[in-house]
Formats: sequence, structure tokens, C-alpha cells
Amino acid sequence: MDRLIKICGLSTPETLDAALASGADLVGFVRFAKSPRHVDLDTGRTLSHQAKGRAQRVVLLVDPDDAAIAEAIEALDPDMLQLHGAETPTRVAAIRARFGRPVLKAIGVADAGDLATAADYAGIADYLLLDAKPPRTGDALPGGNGLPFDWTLLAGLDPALAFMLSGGLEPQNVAEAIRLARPDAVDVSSGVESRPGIKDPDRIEAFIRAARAAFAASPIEK
Ligand SMILES: O=C(O)c1ccccc1NCC(=O)[C@H](O)[C@H](O)COP(=O)(O)O
Repeated sequence: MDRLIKICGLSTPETLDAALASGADLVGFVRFAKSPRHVDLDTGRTLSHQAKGRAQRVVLLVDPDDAAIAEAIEALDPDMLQLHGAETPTRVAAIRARFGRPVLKAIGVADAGDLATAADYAGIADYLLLDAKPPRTGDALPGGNGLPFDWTLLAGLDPALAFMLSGGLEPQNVAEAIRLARPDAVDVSSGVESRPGIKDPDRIEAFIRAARAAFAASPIEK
């Protein structure tokens, strides 16, 4: 994972095209019925076909059973699975072994103790996504809440651990996030929307431009 930019929660051909034309490295499709970004299998199939060969296609699932993974793979043929629930290291390993797709495991971070949890997945998940821990309110989603966490916590992270950063990123703050947290990749959803679930092509383009410039200005050695 090397200086990559992921746009998550794409659900229309037009906004997917904006992400691809702006140079997104990865595009994410959410399979979570309570999300305003949820795509049904037919829509996901069409979008994934549109992105094939132009960006890595990621299907996001939350605590999926094997049947939910199988139907998502059959329809979307993703390059990667993003697990955004409470999947244990054992479950992540089982999913990798059974389905043979790389796994991006999301870890909610609110304090330094959460970084120890992240380390538990090193060598098990293919990639780690350090995201803001969702608020404890009843209507909060497991992710995609547009909330940042304290990026300075990541100073305590093993420098050898490659990770993707997300949570409340937007065109205006992604450069500062990259400077402080020194991630290998960044991921955004809410920060490139005009309202929940509605992606804004201009914000997508601005985010990718800002992230690219910040990565170029902040080389990392791992
Ligand atoms: O986007 C959703 O609706 C969603 C639903 C359930 C689990 C995860 C979800 N999104 C995750 C993401 O979009 C990102 O990986 C990440 O959480 C950043 O989101 P944001 O803070 O909105 O940029």
C-alpha cells in the first residue's frame, strides 16, 4: 500500500466516474442496508464493472456471514474486501482463507489502547484502516460518520505498520492529516459529499488533488 487514495461510498455512475477521472486508486462500494450509501447487488455489479481496470474495487461489509460475502463477490467481483464491523483476527483469517481476496480491516481509534488492537491484525489482514471509533448514539453507523480522531495518537504506532487513515477527512484537512499521521493511504466518504450519501464531484476532485500534493510533500520510509 503506497500513497493510495480511496473514495468510499460511491453509489452512482456519475460520481464513480468523477472519482475515476480524478485518479482515485481505490473505490469503495458499501453493502450495509442502514447506510445512505448502500448499493444493492445489481447496482454494485454495474458500478464495479464500470471501475474494472481503472481502480481497485473494494466492497465494504459489516460483520458479514459467509453467504453475504459470497453474494457480494459473485456480483461485484471486488479486488478487496473491507471489513468494517467487529470481526476478530480469527474471523479475518478465515475470510481470507475461504474467499481468497485481500482484506482491509477497519479499526476504530479513540485512544492509545485501540492501537494495540490494530497490532493484533498485523500479518492477518492485508491492510489496516485506522478510522474514528463511531459515536455511541443509537443511529450512528459503524463508519462513514465524518468524524476525525486525534491523529497525534498515531505517533505511538509501530513505524513499520502500514496503514490507511480515515475518519472526517475532507479536502481542507487531508494535507494536515497526512503531515501529522504519516499514513500510507487515505480514505474518505462524508468529506466529499454535499449531504449524507450524495457525493460531490468537485469535492472528490479537490480531495484527490490535495492528498496527492500532501503525499508528494511528505515522503515516508517504512
Ligand atoms: O459509509 C458508510 O455508510 C458506512 C457504513 C457502515 C460501515 C462503514 C461505512 N463507511 C466507512 C467509510 O466510508 C470509510 O471507510 C471511513 O469510515 C471514513 O468515513 P468518513 O469519516 O465518512 O470519511
